[in-house]
Amino acid sequence: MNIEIKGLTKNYGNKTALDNVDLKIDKGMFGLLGPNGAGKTTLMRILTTLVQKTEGDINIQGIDISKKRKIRQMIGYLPQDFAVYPTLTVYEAMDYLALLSNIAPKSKRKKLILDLLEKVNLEDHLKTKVKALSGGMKRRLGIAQALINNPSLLIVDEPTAGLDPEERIRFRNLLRDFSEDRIVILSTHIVEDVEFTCEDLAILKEGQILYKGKSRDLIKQAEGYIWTANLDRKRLNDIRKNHHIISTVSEGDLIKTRFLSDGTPIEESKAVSPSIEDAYMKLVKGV
Ligand SMILES: Nc1ncnc2c1ncn2[C@@H]1O[C@H](COP(=O)(O)OP(=O)(O)OP(=O)(O)O)[C@@H](O)[C@H]1O
Repeated sequence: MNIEIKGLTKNYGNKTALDNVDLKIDKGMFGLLGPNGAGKTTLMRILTTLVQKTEGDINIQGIDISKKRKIRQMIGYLPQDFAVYPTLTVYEAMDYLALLSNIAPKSKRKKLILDLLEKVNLEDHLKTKVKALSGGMKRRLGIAQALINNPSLLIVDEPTAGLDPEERIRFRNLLRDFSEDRIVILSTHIVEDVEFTCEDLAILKEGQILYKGKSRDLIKQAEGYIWTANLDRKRLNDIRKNHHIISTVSEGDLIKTRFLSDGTPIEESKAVSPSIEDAYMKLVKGV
């Protein structure tokens, strides 16, 4: 399974949402990171054939994206704003969606649905109304519906937004399990989601690819740029003028400050090993 994207451009009127994007994606989990408005959702929607590209070539498993019917059979999609039939039960909603996917007879649907709901840990909620599910459970139901066609490509857009930490970890593990024998594209602006799940990633900003490759190589690029110092408030405000602050934590009267610097930080600062979040900030802030 692979995806090849060459020279992909998407214009909405005179707004360029994607600008000459080249990308190759292989089996496993692939992270697509970028700040708001970077073009992530546009790229996802083009891959699902819901949005037309302006220019460029896209092949999924050697099949051109213009072959919409074939492409759709290969794809499962969990959109950012996933919502289904709130008054149906979990089972009824899945049954209806399976019916729309032409899965028959009823006994075949039942087996498939029970199997999928077990995979996403919703087997104890068959009779729960969709509107009564927690945010995390709704996302898991979203994944179950996206898997109805047994897709070889699963696309999930901002799946962990609004989830509590426990649900977030659980959801990430679920995606990782699915990626063993398919491509899972995880689009997010939460760097942590990618840190623990995706070996390969791309970073988009204003429609252009800023980075593509292994997350460990991205981290290497930030070595020597990440510094910490314990500062009082005045000193912190001084630093803020010339450096990008990554995080601050109060420690007694001082503030432990983590910041980006291209080599000339203040005396009391100490270089530290970068995390993927640091490396992402360095790239996006252009330090
Ligand atoms: N239908 C549309 N018409 C006009 N402009 C659009 C449309 N959809 C997206 N855009 C613009 O294209 C750019 C990319 O948007 P997109 O939603 O793909 O970004 P994103 O990375 O998914 O952002 P977010 O993280 O906020 O969802 C933005 O500037 C957005 O305003």
